[in-house]
Amino acid sequence: MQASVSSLSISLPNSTFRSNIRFCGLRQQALGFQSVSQSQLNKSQRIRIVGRKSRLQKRLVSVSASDSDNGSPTKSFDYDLLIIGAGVGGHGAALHAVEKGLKTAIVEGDVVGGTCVNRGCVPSKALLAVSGRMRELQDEHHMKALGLQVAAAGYDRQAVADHASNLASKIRNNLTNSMKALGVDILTGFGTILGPQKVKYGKVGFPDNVITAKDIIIATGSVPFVPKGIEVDGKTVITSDHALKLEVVPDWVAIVGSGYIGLEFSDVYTALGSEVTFIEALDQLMPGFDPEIGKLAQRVLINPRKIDYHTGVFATKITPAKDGTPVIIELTDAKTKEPKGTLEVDVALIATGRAPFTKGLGLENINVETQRGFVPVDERMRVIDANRNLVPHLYCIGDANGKMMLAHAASAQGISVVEQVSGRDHVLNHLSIPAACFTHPEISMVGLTEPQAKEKAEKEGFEMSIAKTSFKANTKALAENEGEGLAKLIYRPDNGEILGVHIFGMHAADLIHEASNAIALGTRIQDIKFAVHAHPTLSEVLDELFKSAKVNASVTKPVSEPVAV
Ligand SMILES: Cc1cc2nc3c(=O)[nH]c(=O)nc-3n(C[C@H](O)[C@H](O)[C@H](O)COP(=O)(O)OP(=O)(O)OC[C@H]3O[C@@H](n4cnc5c(N)ncnc54)[C@H](O)[C@@H]3O)c2cc1C
Ligand SMILES: NC(=O)c1ccc[n+]([C@@H]2O[C@H](COP(=O)([O-])OP(=O)(O)OC[C@H]3O[C@@H](n4cnc5c(N)ncnc54)[C@H](O)[C@@H]3O)[C@@H](O)[C@H]2O)c1
Repeated sequence: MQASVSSLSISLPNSTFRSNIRFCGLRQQALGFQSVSQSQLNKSQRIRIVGRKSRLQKRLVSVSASDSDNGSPTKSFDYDLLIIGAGVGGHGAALHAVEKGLKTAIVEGDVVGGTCVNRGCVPSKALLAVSGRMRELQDEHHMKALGLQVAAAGYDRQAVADHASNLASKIRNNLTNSMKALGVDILTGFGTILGPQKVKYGKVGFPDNVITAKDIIIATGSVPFVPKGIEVDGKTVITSDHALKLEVVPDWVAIVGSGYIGLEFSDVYTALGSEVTFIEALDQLMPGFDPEIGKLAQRVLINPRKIDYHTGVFATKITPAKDGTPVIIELTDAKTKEPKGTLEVDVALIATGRAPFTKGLGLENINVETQRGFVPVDERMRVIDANRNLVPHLYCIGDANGKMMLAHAASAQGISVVEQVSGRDHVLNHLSIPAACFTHPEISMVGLTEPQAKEKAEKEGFEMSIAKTSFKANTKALAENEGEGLAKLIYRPDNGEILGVHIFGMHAADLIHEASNAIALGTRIQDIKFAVHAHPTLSEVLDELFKSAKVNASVTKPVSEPVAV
């Protein structure tokens, strides 16, 4: 059976089961306290001061569907490859392993799909699809400019919540079916490493199963990180796990952390009518982005919306709402550690990063010490033990190694490991992995930010240049009345190497792939600038960007022979 597998998309050429699955591409009950007077106060009145199977047990394997042969295991092992964790990383590795003819099993302690499908990319992008439309329908000025008249836009909170949960179930079923169809054994239970090439798995109340595999991949992912002092009750002090259920659209929500999760939820909440207050520990909002793009994003995504913010402060204590009192947030200056006042809000969303899920994995049985919970790995995702030696036949991919906490990065790392265990050396270039924040408009990036590129240029002694193009000069963007946007190219003028590309604007998340593929394939600007783009399309923003770069190197790729059309 043939299966074409790309990082996060699969096509099964089986006439009875054809599935083309894309995973990333990516909820009002009144709160009790809202009936009390606090909820009737306006925002300014409520800020007080601010500042893991034995051979005998093979029959017991929970799912071992087989309309496809999943290889024969290497002599003396139950499996060639055992993956612990069936998130997108584990799933990507499993599909590629089957394509490589490896007898593969995947152990999952909860539900297939992991964070991305159940509590991450998928439901959040469903909510963002709604917020994007709401935003557009509510933008009278934009509608008028297109000559459209629209009556007041409204939404049904439960129907929006259902859209997100239905999408998650659909993608979860697709993922499960794709593995079953290829004959991957899905073993249900929590996996623990017992020793080299040996894992036990089981459910509470049932005897453990022990299985052996030639190679093992840890793909156990992450969970929300909640700083000390913050009490999460799941109703008024919540993490993204809760927020994605959209059980409430609060009047006023404080979002702690202005990274990806914070920003995306600010887009959802403000489109649905909430007021947002960001609490960010660093001196600027969106500190992870290229500073210039961050500034532009602030001008478009923050300033004109019902959003205010406190930067340079930690939320050091958060107490959930109770008996009529609101959520109380104590702020502390990040530098002086002096108290900076208190905020009283309806809901606090904690978006302060993710913690690796490596507890109970049995790493101590193989002399591996985690670093802040993350599994230490080298550039080939090989696990490093406490004595700085590589643990043979053990790899860790995805959020659990903390290299790049993105779904497609987890999957790409899984594919890279499978290439290695099936005999081909492979090192993934993380600088070619794109990232995107699905706000309206979107932000996307690949490679280095300007400060990072500057630092590298100084260290390695090369010149660095920048080219920019505006969406305002793009016909398609203007036709859509979406001219607000910028694309920025950071490059080496001496050899045309692309160091980084950052895009803010309509469909930025789709546009970034021309740049990320160019970096991955080592394509230089002097070559890519001759590639032809359809007109009028948003992709011409990148065409213009590459054409505007001043490169002092000649074309490196041979011009192809003329072909009669
Ligand atoms: C709100 C939100 C939105 C996001 N949006 C995006 C996005 O748009 N794009 C993007 O690229 N990324 C996004 N991410 C990040 C993305 O979800 C993660 O990077 C990705 O899910 C990591 O995949 P993984 O396979 O490493 O881990 P996970 O998806 O976390 O999967 C790990 C799996 O392992 C299982 N497991 C753990 N321990 C064991 C054990 N001992 N035995 C058996 N099973 C175990 C878990 O139950 C889980 O199913 C988002 C995250 C969040 C929280
Ligand atoms: N579109 C996407 O690809 C997408 C969407 C959502 C999440 N994700 C992934 O999920 C991961 C987690 O996202 P995230 O937004 O939670 O983390 P993040 O690391 O992107 O941002 C966390 C922010 O919280 C701030 N912070 C930390 N502790 C704080 C405190 N006590 N008080 C105030 N501010 C504090 C940090 O300075 C930082 O700006 C990210 O690594 C991201 O890659 C990706």
